[in-house]
Amino acid sequence: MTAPDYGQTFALWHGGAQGQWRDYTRHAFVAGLGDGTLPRAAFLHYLTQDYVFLVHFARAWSLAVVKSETLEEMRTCAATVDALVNHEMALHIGVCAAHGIDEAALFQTAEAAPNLAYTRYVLDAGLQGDFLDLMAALAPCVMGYGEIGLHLAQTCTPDTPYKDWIDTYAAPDYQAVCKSVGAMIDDAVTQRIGSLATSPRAARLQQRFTTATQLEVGFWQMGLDA
Ligand SMILES: Cc1ncc(C[n+]2csc(CCO)c2C)c(N)n1
Repeated sequence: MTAPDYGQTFALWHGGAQGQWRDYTRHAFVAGLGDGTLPRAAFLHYLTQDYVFLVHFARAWSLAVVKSETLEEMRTCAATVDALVNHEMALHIGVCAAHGIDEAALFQTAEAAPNLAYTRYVLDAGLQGDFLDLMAALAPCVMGYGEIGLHLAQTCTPDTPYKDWIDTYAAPDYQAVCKSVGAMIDDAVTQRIGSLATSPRAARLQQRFTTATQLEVGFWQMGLDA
């Protein structure tokens, strides 16, 4: 499976987690979004859980501001926090409101265990480690949805009810986010450890990326099991 071009570091991490990456980006939940067979109840369950996921993800990107070592890193991470809390969640709020779930109810959603596991794993990667540990745990989320969006836009049934969701992640705007986060990670690697391929930290960073990818698989599965 060839990865979209989201930078050198992503290409290495992607290559080091191929089986898990395929399970994530080609999950049955994803196939159901593409061919329109995903039950609406499963999508709504996913979306309400995902709203809470984004709350904690915004906390993780805020931690990335704290762990930044350059103003450029701070700008990218702070912009991601803004995009998450002021824009990305609008899709969730809009779709859920149309089904009678208001924002106060969304915020109160009890987290399912796979959701809790994923976000707290990412936060802990950042608390225990440095900026690179945190980025390795954040990258599957950002880049995986970029790859899924591109793949589904090419293969989906034209009348799938999930076209808005697909278009959000296939859109040039979102693809540009994946590329700019990928470029920031490449620069962060160069500044901190030189070359990833020869660094003693490579194995641990790969483990962070692969574990976060597995947690993404668990998140889709939680949606299907609803
Ligand atoms: C489980 C789960 N994984 C990934 C995303 C996608 N996503 C989460 S935050 C963000 C913006 C940049 O960090 C994007 C695209 C999601 N919504 N839910």
